[in-house]
Amino acid sequence: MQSSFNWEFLSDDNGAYTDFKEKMTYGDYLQLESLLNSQKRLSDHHDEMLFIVIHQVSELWLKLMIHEIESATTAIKQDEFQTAFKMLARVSKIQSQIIQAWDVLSTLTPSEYMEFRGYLGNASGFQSYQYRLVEFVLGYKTPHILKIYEKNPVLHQRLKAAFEAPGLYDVSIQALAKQGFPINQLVLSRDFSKEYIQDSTVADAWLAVYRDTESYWDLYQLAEKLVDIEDWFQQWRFRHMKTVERIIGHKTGTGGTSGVGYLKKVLDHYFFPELWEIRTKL
Ligand code: HEM
Ligand SMILES: N[C@@H](CC(=O)c1ccccc1NC=O)C(=O)O
Repeated sequence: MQSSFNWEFLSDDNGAYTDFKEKMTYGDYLQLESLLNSQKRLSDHHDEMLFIVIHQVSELWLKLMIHEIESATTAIKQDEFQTAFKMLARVSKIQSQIIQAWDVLSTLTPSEYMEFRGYLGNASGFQSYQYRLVEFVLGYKTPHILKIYEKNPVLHQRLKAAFEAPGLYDVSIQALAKQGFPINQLVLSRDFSKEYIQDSTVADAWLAVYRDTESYWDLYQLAEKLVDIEDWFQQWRFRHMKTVERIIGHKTGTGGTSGVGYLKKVLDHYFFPELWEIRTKL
């Protein structure tokens, strides 16, 4: 049985802790009442439950990813590399979990999906606010995406803050400069809300790190953590694109894009371009 827990009770510091301990239950702590009452099918199709759960699970993992990436970014700014590495390693493990979800979704056939697709209207993963937040905190800034949320001031404000702040890659480049690498001043003082443009001084610095890993062990480890995250991200994008092709073929998307064609184009994007570019030279 669920019980509704009075959360205000937690701020009551008049010696009520024992009472609080006795009242607290598993369901209260995890707020399962709201969590498990949030799977509302619009159709009576059996498989719509799968569709909802996969998305909700993905959104929960995205929430943890954002939490970890933001803290890792702060840690790197403060030269606390070991703290950041632990968080970034966790991000990669989460990404591997989200990718596994495609195996479950692939059990949905085209005819099953078409039976409830109409109920989704114009809704689309394209509107996933947390997915965009992940893109922003990693450093991928696309102004047209921010516009989508203008009608929702709370989401817009949160996204705008991440949009204007230095991303994970920006602070990593700042770490290169702090270690004495001659990074282009225009990159260091750039407007962080603009799309990142590849730079040869950044590529040269990463190249030097990879050529002398012992002298730059922290930066080398950081670089490999970033490559892990980008690698997994691309795998997620690829599995999404292939799963979509398997389920809806080349139909246009509910979000108004060409569908699979659009998702294939997104695969061309790099978060940390220099870290991939230098590999040919090593
Ligand atoms: C039957 C399953 C799915 C289909 C057919 C599908 C289809 C699509 C299509 C066609 C797009 C392009 C935008 C549009 O025009 O709608 C898209 C974008 C997107 N979808 Fe899905 N999707 C599915 C499942 C998922 C799942 C499980 C997630 C996980 C949260 C997800 C997240 C996204 C995201 C984040 C985008 C934006 C990608 C970008 O702009 O880079 N989708 N999806
Ligand atoms: N864009 C999908 C619809 C879709 O997948 C979707 C719809 C509502 C909520 C989440 C979704 N997932 C990812 O795009 C389609 O065109 O069928």
